[in-house]
Amino acid sequence: MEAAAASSLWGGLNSGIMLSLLAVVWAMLWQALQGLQLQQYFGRHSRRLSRRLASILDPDLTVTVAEYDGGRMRRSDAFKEAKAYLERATREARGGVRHLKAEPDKDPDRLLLSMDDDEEITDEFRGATVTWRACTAPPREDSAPAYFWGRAPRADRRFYRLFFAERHRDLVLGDYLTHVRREGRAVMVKNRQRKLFTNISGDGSWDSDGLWSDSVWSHVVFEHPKTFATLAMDPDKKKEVMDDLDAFRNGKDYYARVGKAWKRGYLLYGPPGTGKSTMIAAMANHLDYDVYDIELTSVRTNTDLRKLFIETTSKSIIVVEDIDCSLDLTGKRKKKNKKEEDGENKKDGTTTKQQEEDKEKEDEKAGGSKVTLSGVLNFIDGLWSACGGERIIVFTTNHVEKLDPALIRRGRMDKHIEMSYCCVQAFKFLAKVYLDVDDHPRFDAVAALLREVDMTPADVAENLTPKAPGEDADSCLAALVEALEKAKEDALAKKAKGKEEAGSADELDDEE
Ligand SMILES: Nc1ncnc2c1ncn2[C@@H]1O[C@H](COP(=O)(O)OP(=O)(O)OP(=O)(O)O)[C@@H](O)[C@H]1O
Ligand SMILES: [Mg+2]
Repeated sequence: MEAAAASSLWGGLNSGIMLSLLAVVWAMLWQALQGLQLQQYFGRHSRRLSRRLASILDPDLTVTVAEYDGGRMRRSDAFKEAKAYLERATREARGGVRHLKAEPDKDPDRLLLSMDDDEEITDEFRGATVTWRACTAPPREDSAPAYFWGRAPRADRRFYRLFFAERHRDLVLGDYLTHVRREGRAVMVKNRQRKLFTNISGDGSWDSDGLWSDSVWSHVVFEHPKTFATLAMDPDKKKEVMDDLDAFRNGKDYYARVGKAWKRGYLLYGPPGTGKSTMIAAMANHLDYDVYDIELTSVRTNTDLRKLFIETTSKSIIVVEDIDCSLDLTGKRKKKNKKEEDGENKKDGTTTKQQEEDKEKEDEKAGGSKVTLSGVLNFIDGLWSACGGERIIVFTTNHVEKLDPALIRRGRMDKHIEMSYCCVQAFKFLAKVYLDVDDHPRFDAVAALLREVDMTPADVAENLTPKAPGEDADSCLAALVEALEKAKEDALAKKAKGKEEAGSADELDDEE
């Protein structure tokens, strides 16, 4: 009995040793096969074998939805849609997620919950059960170093992985993924919080997901209260602008049919305080679009300007305020005109390469922006401007006459809107908004003065704003009348002084 047990133990030991020996021999053989074609043959077979083994052990198929596509140029739409879809699924407690991530919500009293990293959520679709997992991975080694001259670290790569059974392959890859994208988009529209972007701190910022993003834009929530309902301007003109905006928003098919990029340029011009910036806020609120406010003097090169454009999203208004002050866009044109006067006959709207290079060199020496007129023209209607669609570009200026005609021609700036001094109608509108009065004995005096003197809506609005607890409509209107009378006196004094100076200049000429 003992002998039998010993022999079986010995046999077991022997077979163990045999197996180990076999493994060592196989490893040696494998080494020996290295460099030979045979290894490829065995490699192929072993890979096929391991795939079969894996499909037995792990029968699920997967789809990965990564956060960034195209070399981190921009965030993938599919990822954003999947994220929105899964946030809703988490909220509705389908799949019972145990570890959640909380972020500030649009509603200040609530938190937006989504599944934490490595968490899973199950979903049902037409009888198929699928599982989503939130995953992160460290940045790729071939991307920029984690810390680069004091810039914040590169964020981990985030992705969602969808697991499903082989038998649901067609359903999941077809209808289910379409369903996720559509539903995700609907959730995004519902939860949309409009943003105001700026390019001033263009070295990246923390994004709405609490992660570092090296986008050229940084943003805050856009919360400007101005709407067309509180913007004082000629009612017909206001209606025309609103109709134009509506036609643009609903014009996707029209733009496709006539073969134009789905974008529209507006030029707002007029003296300071006439409501140009206010109009942009009203436009954004009317259309429910984001606003990208470009500080052109902070853009170093034309390439940077293009990058800014590429990173804007659709349904947005791209604004360049005070375009005449931002850059010397007219400088090259002036040079060219001079040359034309000297007999050079060049095609309108072009500048020579040499002129462009000279200007860039001058600017480089001065350490300023190297954005040129052609860079801005390209930004408005070059090939890149068509990417994405549904964008409005707005330029504002106090001096429309200073702008290069090429910059504001129709097709680039399609609609020119003049914002002017306060007219009687605009005053009555402001009185209703600020003081809630439709009529008042002082209205006639104000109207008569407004016909004689220029005052901006900003100044009228300021006078109509009660500044102390006891002030009412009457005292505010009295203050406005006083301010208008003062403005009239100042204007008359200025005119008289101008005449005096002109007279003495004439006398000097006569003496000469
Ligand atoms: N047409 C208007 N209707 C209602 N409010 C106005 C209007 N115009 C100006 N205001 C008020 O005056 C203030 C200044 O206006 P805004 O900043 O829009 O002027 P602007 O034309 O952009 O001036 P600038 O050329 O100096 O940039 C705003 O806060 C706004 O409340
Ligand atoms: Mg302004």
